[in-house]
Amino acid sequence: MIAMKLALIQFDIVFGKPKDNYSKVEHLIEKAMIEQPDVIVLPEMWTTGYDLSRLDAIADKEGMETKKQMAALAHHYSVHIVAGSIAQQSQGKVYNTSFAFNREGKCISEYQKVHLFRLMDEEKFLHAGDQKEVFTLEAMPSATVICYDIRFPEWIRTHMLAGAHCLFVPAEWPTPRIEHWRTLLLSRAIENQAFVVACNRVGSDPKNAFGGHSMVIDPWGDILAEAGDQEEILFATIDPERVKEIRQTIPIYEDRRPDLYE
Ligand SMILES: O=C(O)CCC(=O)C(=O)O
Repeated sequence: MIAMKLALIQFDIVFGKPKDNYSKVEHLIEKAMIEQPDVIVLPEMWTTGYDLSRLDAIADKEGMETKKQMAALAHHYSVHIVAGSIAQQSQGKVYNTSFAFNREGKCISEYQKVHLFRLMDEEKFLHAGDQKEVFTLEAMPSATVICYDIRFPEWIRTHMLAGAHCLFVPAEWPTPRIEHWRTLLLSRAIENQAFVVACNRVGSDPKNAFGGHSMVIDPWGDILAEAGDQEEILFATIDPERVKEIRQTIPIYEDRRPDLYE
């Protein structure tokens, strides 16, 4: 498998204004493409931010608008896009949904956030998903979980046991707990011997300030790239072979004792 160049677009989301965010993201992807990445990664709920009480009006119906824009950009630039997540209206419910697109613009993954974050009232406005998905990006088996999901190592492990080597994490993680974010991401990379590619937003909304520090971590736990707390496009190149190397060095998947804890 050949190396893959990633571009994580860490930006400030315009509160409750999908149109503004679609144009902002289109412009930022155009900017990122100057460096010719293989994969673009976006943050959580990037079309609306946490304007939860207005989701009935502004959530994307069946994700149609987002899928249309992302598919067109992926195809136009011949780039994979892990399109963060958006508020998706489906059959009278709203989910926090992540889509991924391949270079042909085909949607290859759909994941709905499983753990809803009560501290930010998610459970009052959103429905939780209950499915995991492993998809192939170039030749790299990958999975996406969203923000608060990283506090649940048992959930992440199920993706690894299903074959994932790379975990994408779109987020809107607030500044006061940014050290939790960093530590949890490092732990998920080390304990699963997987790449962790985590894209957070910056800026603020009426209730929270968001801390950035998007990160790319390798399966040994080395930080390959880390952003600051301002808007930034973070680039990193990963070598998918590194996963096999680390998993052979310390064979945790062979040494597990599921007879004791599953
Ligand atoms: O777990 C945390 O501290 C932050 C989670 C969060 O902001 C979210 O899931 O949207």
